[in-house]
Amino acid sequence: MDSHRLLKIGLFGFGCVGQGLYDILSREETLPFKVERICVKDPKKLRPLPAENFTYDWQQVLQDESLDLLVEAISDAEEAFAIVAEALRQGKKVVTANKKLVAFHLPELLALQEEFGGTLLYEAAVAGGIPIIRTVEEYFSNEPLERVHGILNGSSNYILSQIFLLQKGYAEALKEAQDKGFAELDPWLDVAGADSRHKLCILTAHAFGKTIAPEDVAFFGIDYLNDQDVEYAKQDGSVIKMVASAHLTADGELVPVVLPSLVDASDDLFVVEQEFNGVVVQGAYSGPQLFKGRGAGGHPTGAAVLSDIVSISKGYSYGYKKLHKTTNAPALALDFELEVYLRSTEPELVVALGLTNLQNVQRENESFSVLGTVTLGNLIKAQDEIRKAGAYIMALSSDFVNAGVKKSKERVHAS
Ligand SMILES: NC(=O)C1=CN([C@@H]2O[C@H](COP(=O)(O)OP(=O)(O)OC[C@H]3O[C@@H](n4cnc5c(N)ncnc54)[C@H](OP(=O)(O)O)[C@@H]3O)[C@@H](O)[C@H]2O)C=CC1
Ligand SMILES: N[C@@H](CC=O)C(=O)O
Repeated sequence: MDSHRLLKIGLFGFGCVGQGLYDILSREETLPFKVERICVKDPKKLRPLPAENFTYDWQQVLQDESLDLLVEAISDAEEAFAIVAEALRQGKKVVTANKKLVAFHLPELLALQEEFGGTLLYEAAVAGGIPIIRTVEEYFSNEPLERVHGILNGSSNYILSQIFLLQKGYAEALKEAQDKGFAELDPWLDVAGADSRHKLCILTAHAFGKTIAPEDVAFFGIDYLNDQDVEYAKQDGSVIKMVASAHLTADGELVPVVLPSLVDASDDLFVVEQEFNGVVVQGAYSGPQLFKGRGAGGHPTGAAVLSDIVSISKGYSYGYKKLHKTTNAPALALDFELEVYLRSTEPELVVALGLTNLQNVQRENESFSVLGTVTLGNLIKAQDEIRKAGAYIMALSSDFVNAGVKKSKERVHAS
């Protein structure tokens, strides 16, 4: 691309992220980028820009040869895949913020880039404004990583902060996260842990060189959290954080999981509040490092997209350095053990989870809570049953790596 010319951007989506990017570009007048065309869905929606800026047919944008690069920021992951795949088939440069799209289609997206010579960057798709993909891909390209874990969803972290810091109710806090533009169009993705799972899959590809299908990652969220669980955490001197974690065992097997966890003041993630995300990258030689920043919102996410726009316009593409070094898909460490708290009304879940080292915590009307040890394999198998039962499960600490070999701490409630 000619470095002295104003580069023309075709933008898909003009919601929280699209408008965040547009606003940044409008304020930063010296930047050599201009949003030339915007594709949205609803012709009846009131827009902050004149109607001639918009089109409702994404093919029109893809056919516009005057555009230098494309930014995809729509809320529909399947439609987004259709757009991005077609753009890559045309050899175009594309930036996306859509983690579900990347998590579910990474191998196809890689193949399309290789075959047709286009480029796809997606820094904004993981941890919003934190530059974590490029950090893992570039800075840590040669150092083996032992673990990558953290808080990867801004909405659920915002909700948990409102509950623990301000004693607000779950529904009120979720509504605020939606009003502030942090939540997905379908907020179940945020609160159930699915969005964190998608981000974890992307991180795993860059951190360990392992592509993993989202279906293989057990995920649990805070959608069934209640006052009893919050009280249990408080009595423990902890808060609850939604933790997404992937590490390789000594046998080279992968432990990927998304699980709300008790987190006390000694934990790196304790200080990550509101819509902030925190990612701990643990290098074999450098040790753990916490990267903290805003994980959601128009400006932080728009800033990550902008960084990709600048990089892609200069010819940068991900080298997938670790991915290219590895050929095998990783086996999951199905026997790996985690220590958990389970609250439910269904005693069968204890059997379905194969919980061992059981300790009763509390009984209240129909509901009971227990502590126990569960294998990753059983967590994966029982996850639909747990969701169907409206049960709540969380890890006793965010230190999943050592969870299986540690003995449960004496818990204040344990009887
Ligand atoms: N919000 C955030 O903080 C973050 C969001 N993301 C990701 O960025 C993407 C956009 O999120 P966000 O801006 O919050 O979403 P919004 O719901 O705020 O906006 C979505 C935009 O997509 C448009 N759209 C939806 N479907 C289509 C379609 N089929 N064709 C054309 N346009 C369409 C909508 O059009 P219309 O205006 O007509 O309704 C709207 O402009 C998502 O993938 C999200 O996961 C990533 C990081 C952070
Ligand atoms: N809904 C997401 C937005 C950013 O990815 C979140 O809350 O983290």
